[in-house]
Amino acid sequence: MKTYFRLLEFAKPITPFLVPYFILTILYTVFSLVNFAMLTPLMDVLFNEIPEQAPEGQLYWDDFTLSKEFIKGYFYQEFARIIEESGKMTVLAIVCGVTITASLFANIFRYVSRRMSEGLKATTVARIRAALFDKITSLHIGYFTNQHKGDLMSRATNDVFAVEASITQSITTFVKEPITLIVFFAYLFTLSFELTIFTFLIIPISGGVISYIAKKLKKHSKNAQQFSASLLSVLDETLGGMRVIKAFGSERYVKSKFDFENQEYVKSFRKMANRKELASPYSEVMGMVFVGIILFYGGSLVLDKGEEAPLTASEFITYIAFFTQVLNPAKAISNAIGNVQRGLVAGERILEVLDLEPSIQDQSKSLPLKSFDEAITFDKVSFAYGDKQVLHDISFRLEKGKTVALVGPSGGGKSTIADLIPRFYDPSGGQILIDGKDLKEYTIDSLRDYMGIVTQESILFHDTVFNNIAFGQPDASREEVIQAAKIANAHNFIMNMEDGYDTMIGERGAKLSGGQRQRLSIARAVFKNPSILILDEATSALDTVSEKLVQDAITNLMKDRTALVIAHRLSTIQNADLIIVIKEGRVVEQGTHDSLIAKGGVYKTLQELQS
Ligand SMILES: Nc1ncnc2c1ncn2[C@@H]1O[C@H](COP(=O)(O)OP(=O)(O)OP(=O)(O)O)[C@@H](O)[C@H]1O
Repeated sequence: MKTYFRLLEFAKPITPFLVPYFILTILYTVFSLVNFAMLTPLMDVLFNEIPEQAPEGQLYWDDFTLSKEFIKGYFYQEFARIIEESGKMTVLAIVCGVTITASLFANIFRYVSRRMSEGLKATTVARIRAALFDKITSLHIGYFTNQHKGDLMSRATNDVFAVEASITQSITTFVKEPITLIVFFAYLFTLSFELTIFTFLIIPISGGVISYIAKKLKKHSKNAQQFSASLLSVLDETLGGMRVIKAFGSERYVKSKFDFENQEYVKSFRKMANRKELASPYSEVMGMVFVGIILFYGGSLVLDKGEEAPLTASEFITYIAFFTQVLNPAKAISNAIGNVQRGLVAGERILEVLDLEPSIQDQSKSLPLKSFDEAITFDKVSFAYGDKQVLHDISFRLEKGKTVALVGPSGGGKSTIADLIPRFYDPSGGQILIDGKDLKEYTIDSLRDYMGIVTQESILFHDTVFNNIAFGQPDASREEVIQAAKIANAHNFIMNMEDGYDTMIGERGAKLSGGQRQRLSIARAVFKNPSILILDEATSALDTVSEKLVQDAITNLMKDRTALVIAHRLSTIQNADLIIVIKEGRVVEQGTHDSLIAKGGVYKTLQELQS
């Protein structure tokens, strides 16, 4: 229930919707009622049950309030009068005319109320999606493992659809159908009290059984949704790694992985569907059983007592016609209860994401970083990914305006060190200080404002060249963007593209060469003009010309900045002010190129290996 109400919060403000919706539903119900209410007089007219002479006197206001006899008395009085004046055909025509008009109005009100409810559904779901997107972008980087990515995608798509089809749908069902039920039942009571008491049995019994089935369904639907997340994970991985998959001829391998998940999904889905599909025939049969009982009981009321019968034949037929209509809202309510159960599973999965606390966030006393004047210092920093300790006791100092290079064997922890500076992760031990104060004392946004990051893999977005450089600042000036592209050696190739700076670069920059992608990433960093630069050198080999262009771009970028460079080719960092050799998560040597060569340790060995 808590989940349901939390999801309903997204439908707020709901009152401006509910009041008109309520009124429209009542109007719709009353007008549809008129159709059926006309059945008895229609049949009586056709089968000559109306007295030829109009009854004397007034309407029976005193004896009957709005009861069956009153309505009947009123109609019959009127009909008798009209028959007397203009004949039976006129009454028939009036009954038909009223039926058509009532149906027209009923449908107009229904249409308007449907429009309203669809609008509410759409905005509610849009709000849920927006909240999810906000939350996802606020989570810390460590959260986005491949497993989580597929899972998040599934939650933001499948689960949101499931909530749309159930929870938001239920809001309108739970308002509309009870009204219909109440109005219809009130009318049924005026037709026959005894019979109506009977019908009351149907709703709780069949409703109870259906909700029992729905509860069982809930368990299976959780499984199905999990498998759908795994499917998306495999798909995402495959799309991202298509080049490798093809190059290694591993199509069959990934296909078998996908087939396995796919089959698991089918199994789980079928289990779920089998139960779900059982609900509808079950309620149908239950409904018909009760209609049968009512037919029998009502029929006996008509047949047994002859003249004294509490029901006339035409009333009984009206009753049955009406009763089949009552089943619809009753069925809709029990279906909605079942759907809500299913939607709640999806809703819980959505709320789980919304409830995630980003593990890296500002503290209440965090202040904006106003300037960077001296140095960034690592003081006995350690770090673990979960249980896996990857950094131990790292200490070094990155002076303002200087370049520190991290080198060392793969997997040593260089990228992890770099990730700690913009607080993608926080150290598990020790401290990182900026101008002598812990990074955590500053707001994350202000800290990152001072930093520019160029990653190994150039991350580009499906947008124009301009927007990729002026990332997040669409109103940036064209001159500044061009200036940045020039510094990054990217201007010339951009100008050769079909629409220059307005060229769409394709998903993840697929239309560009590796070197071009890198230079665009560099141009983005130049444009941001950060004081502190974190540069993870690309490992992918470029041809000599391209390499030179990229290297020059990097040299331009680093000019007058404080830089932490993760170097894979030692030739590029010989002039660094400080070279730190990282091995197995520890600092094993540090110094300048010359001093480290002279020392003849790990750095020298690496150097020899590379040359
Ligand atoms: N998200 C992660 N979860 C768990 N372990 C991780 C994660 N990222 C990296 N590691 C592990 O942490 C260790 C250090 O990785 P890191 O990427 O920092 O090394 P690196 O020196 O930058 O390597 P390379 O030169 O190959 O880029 C490795 O053993 C790696 O397997």
